Amino acid sequence: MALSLDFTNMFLPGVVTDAEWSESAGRLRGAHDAVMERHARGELGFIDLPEDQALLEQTTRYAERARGRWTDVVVLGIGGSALGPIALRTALRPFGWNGLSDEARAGNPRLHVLDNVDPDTITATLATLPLDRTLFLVISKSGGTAETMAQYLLVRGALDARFGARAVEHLVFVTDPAKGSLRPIATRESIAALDIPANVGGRFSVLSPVGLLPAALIGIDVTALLAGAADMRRRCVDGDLATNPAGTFAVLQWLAHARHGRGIHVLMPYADPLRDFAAWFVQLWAESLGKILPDGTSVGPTPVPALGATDQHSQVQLFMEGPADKTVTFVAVAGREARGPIPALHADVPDLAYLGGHTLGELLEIERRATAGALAARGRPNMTLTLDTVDPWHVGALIQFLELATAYAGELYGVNAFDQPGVELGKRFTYGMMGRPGFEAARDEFAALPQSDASRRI
Ligand SMILES: O=P(O)(O)OC[C@H]1O[C@H](O)[C@H](O)[C@@H](O)[C@@H]1O
Repeated sequence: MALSLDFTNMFLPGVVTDAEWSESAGRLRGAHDAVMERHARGELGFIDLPEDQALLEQTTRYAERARGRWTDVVVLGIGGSALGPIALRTALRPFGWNGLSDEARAGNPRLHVLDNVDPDTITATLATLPLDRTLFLVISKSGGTAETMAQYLLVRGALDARFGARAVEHLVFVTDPAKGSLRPIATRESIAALDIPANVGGRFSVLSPVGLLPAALIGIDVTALLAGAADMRRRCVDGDLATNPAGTFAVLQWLAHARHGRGIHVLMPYADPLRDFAAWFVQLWAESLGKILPDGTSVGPTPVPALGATDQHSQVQLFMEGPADKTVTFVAVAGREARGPIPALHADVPDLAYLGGHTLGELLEIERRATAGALAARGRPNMTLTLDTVDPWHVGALIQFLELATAYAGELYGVNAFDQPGVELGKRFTYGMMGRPGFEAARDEFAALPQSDASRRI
């Protein structure tokens, strides 16, 4: 099986019980039906992305036309408009854009993702780019996010100064088909623009042109990415706990949390290419599930990113002996046992000699199994997702798996997984303080808050 989930270590004494598991079959069926009803009403467009040929063609056509023209592609975006492109780049163009020789990049451009408004990073990035060979992708579902708009204004200023009327050739927008500020600018100035379907939310958008366009531009096979996602979608086509992997993951995480207080959900790939998937998953799980219920109760799991084997020397101590409030999901990659043969040197030094004749791939996988076993021995629940290999097909399947699991988990927690009202207040305060018209009340509300007290500063 291309992507499998081993959840044996969730059934430990004091964690998920067989009785809870059998009772959950009806619960998953209910969650699945609720998700599919919303989908049938035209919501949750992420479910359709794996089979959206029109968007795929829009993307590949643009990438084909751009081939050979650019040495550097820069994504301007934040949150869901940046984490997906970063995760795809790390997974499928591993070792970082700057670690690949020109030869290994096979003529594909380097991909930079700004993902913030730190003045030092942006100034340094813009200063080092060959502007005449650089394409900027302005990615924003809402077409109005302050950070992305600020990045755009900076870049636009530099492009206008350098290229005048031809500045627009260095820009492509990826945004909502109708809403937001970017769309009218694109229409007015004939800037290329690709669509994020209206019913696809930012953190569920990686399989739309948000992730597909940057990926296609750096030579990733986006058709295979969607094919892997479509396969996972088919595996999750009904709400049967015995066959639906995303449903199984969601139910187990929810049971561990709601019934056994394990609300911290660690995602720990044992593969460098998948390290940024953990950050992408953090936004998906946190922003979707951390909510207030109608009765006023706050709910939601806390996702934590980790990396094996690196975090065995950091966070694993806490996972083993800290509060029993966590689940750990390992992500393993099969078939790497022969990679990285370790030379048999220093036969007289026991601390080194036993490693000789093994491989790095073997060591990494054995360390993962040892950590999973050690956690289980201490009653700490864990599961393992195994990918046959890290390629576009498997990465697509992994994306769809975690997105569907999030949709199911939303139903299990009783929250709407597709909004994020909690981030609005901070945004309104920002707009107020930045002097955006219409946000004077927010500016005043912020000013009336208890301000920094000199006696409580050192
Ligand atoms: O893609 P955009 O509309 O610019 O949104 C970027 C980000 O903005 C907000 O902070 C939302 O909470 C995120 O879910 C979103 O990913």
